[in-house]
Amino acid sequence: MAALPVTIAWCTKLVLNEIGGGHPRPGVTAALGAALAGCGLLAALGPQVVQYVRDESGRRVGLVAQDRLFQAVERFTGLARFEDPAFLDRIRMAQQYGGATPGMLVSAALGAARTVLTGAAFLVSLVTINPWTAVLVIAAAAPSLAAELWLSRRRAAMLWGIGPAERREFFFGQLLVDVRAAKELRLFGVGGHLRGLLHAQRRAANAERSRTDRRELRVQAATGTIAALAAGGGLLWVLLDAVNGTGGAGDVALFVAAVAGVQAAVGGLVLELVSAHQQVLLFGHYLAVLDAGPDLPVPDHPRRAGPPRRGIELRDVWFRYSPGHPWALRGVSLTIPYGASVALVGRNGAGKSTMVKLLCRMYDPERGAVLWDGVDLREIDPAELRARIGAVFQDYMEYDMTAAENIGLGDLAAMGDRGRIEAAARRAGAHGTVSGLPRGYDTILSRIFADPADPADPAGSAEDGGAVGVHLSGGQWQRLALARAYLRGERDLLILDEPSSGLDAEAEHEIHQGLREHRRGRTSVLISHRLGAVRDADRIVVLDGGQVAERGTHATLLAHGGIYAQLFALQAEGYRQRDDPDADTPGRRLSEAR
Ligand SMILES: Nc1ncnc2c1ncn2[C@@H]1O[C@H](COP(=O)(O)OP(=O)(O)OP(=O)(O)O)[C@@H](O)[C@H]1O
Repeated sequence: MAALPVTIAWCTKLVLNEIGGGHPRPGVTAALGAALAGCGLLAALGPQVVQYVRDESGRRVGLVAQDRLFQAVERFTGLARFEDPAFLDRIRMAQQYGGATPGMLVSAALGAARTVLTGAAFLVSLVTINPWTAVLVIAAAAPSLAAELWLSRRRAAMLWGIGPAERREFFFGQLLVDVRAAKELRLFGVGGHLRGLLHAQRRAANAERSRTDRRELRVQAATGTIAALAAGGGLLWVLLDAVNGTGGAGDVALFVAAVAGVQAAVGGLVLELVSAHQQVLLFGHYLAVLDAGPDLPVPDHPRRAGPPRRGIELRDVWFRYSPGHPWALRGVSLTIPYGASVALVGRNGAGKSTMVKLLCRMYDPERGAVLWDGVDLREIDPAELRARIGAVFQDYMEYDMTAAENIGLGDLAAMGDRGRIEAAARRAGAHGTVSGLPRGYDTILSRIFADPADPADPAGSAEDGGAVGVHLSGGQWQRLALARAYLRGERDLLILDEPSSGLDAEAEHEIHQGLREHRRGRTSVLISHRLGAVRDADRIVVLDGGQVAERGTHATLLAHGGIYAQLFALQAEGYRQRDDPDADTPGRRLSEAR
C-alpha cells in the first residue's frame, strides 16, 4: 500500500512523457494506462483487504495464544499459583494482551515502514535545500523518541501496578450483579457500601492513570518545544538564505512542507514504536505465565502409583499455606490402611480439609512426607495419582452445564455412557430429581446459558419470554457432586469432605447408608461434623489445632472421654429432650471448661 502512491506517480510521469513526446506508442500507452487502472483498483480495494487480513490473523493468533495460555495454566497441577494475587494479575494481563500483541506488532511494523518511506522522501527534499536543516530536524526528533520509549516503560509499569485495584474493582462489580450474592446484599442493604468500595478502586486506578497522563503531557510538551525550536531555527536559516539571494521563495515553501512531512513521519514512527514497545512489555506477562516452571515439581522419571496394598501414610507432616501463614498442620502422622475407612473429625479450622488437599497433592508439605504405599507423593506424577482418587470436596463445584455433564465430568470416559451416569445418580439419590427436570439429564442447570429465543429450551420457556433457567437446591447440587464422585467408581481412594452437610435428615441417612456400602472394603477418608455419620468408621482421627489429638474407634474414643467424647455427647444432647434446664449436661461442662 505504501508503494502505491510512488507507483502511480511514476506511471503518470511515464504516460505523460509518452503522450507529450509526440509519438505515443499505442501498446506502451495502453499498458501504462492499464497499470494505472490496476493501481486505482488496488487503492480502492486495498484498505478493506488489509483490514480483513488483519482481523483474520488477529482471530487466528488470538486462538493459538489463548490455547497456549490455558495449556500452561493446566500445567500448574497444584493450587498455590491460583491463590497468589500477583500471579493471578499476570494471568489476567496475559489473557488481555497475549493474543493481541503479535497482530499489533505486525501492524506497527507495517505502519513504521510506511512512515519511514514517506519521511525519507521528504528528508531527501530537505537535503536538496540545505543538508544542515535535515540534520537539525532529525536531531530534534531523537529526544522525542527516547522520551516516548521511557514513557511507555513507565506506562506498562503503571498498568501492572494498578492490577490489584482493577482486580478488586472487577470483584466488587461482579458481586453487585451476582445472583448468589443478591439475597444478602439486599437484606443487609450493603449494595451502596460495595458500590463505594468499587468506586474507590476505580478512583485509585484513575489517579494512577491521570498521574501517568500528566507526566506524558509534561515530557511531550518539552520534546514538542525542542522540535518546534529546531523547525523555527531551520526556517530562519532558509529565510536568511533567501534574503541573501542564495535561496529562492520556492525553497522556503518546500522547506515548510518538508519539515511538516518529516516531523509528521517521525511522530507517526514514534507512535508505532511506542505502541509496539508497550505491547512487547505487556507481552512479557504472557511469556512469564508460559515459562513459569511447575508449581509441584515432578521428577523426570516419576515412580508409578499402583493400587495401594499397604495404605497411605502421613509422616510428620508440617504444612502452612505460605511462609506468612500460621501452620495448618503441625507434625501430623497417621496411616490410612488399605481397605479401611478413616474418619477425620475436629473443630472448624482444625486442618481436616487441608489434610485432604495434601492427600491429593494439591500442595506439598513443607516438612515430612505423604507416602502412597511407601512412595513419596512428590515422586509420583500428580495426574496419575489423581486418577486413583475419587472425591467430594467441601466446596464442590456447581457447573453451568447439563445434569449429565455435571455428573460425567467425574470421569470423561463415561460422559457418553448414560447407563453409568444414571447408575451414579441413583446411588447418590439424585436420579429422581434429575429425571423430573424438563429435559431430564440433558437439562442445563444454569441461568447463565438459558436461551429465551430457543422454544425447545426449557430454560427459556417463561410466559413473559424471559429466561427462567433451571436451578437446583443446595442439597440437590450436593447429590450431583456425590454422583460425580461415584462415577469414578472403583478408584483406590475415596475422599468425602462433608458430603452430606446440605442434605435433609432422611436424605442424609440414606446417603450414609449408601456410603457405608460403598466404602466397605475400600480405602476411604470421610470428614463430617455429624459424628453419628462416622461412628462406624474403622478409625476415627481427631484433629485439633493442626495436630492429631486422638485416634481410635468410636467405642475407644468415647471411653477415653476426650474431645471426641465431648463433641459426641454435645451432639447427642441436642437430640434429647431436656427436661431440666439446670441439669449438668456435657454441653454445659464443655462451655464451662472453655
Ligand atoms: N487456602 C488457604 N489459604 C490460607 N489459609 C488457609 C487456606 N485454607 C485453609 N486455611 C487455614 O488453614 C487452617 C485449617 O483449615 P481447614 O480448612 O483445613 O480446616 P477444617 O478442619 O477443614 O475446618 P472446617 O471444619 O471449618 O471445614 C485454618 O486456620 C484456615 O484458616
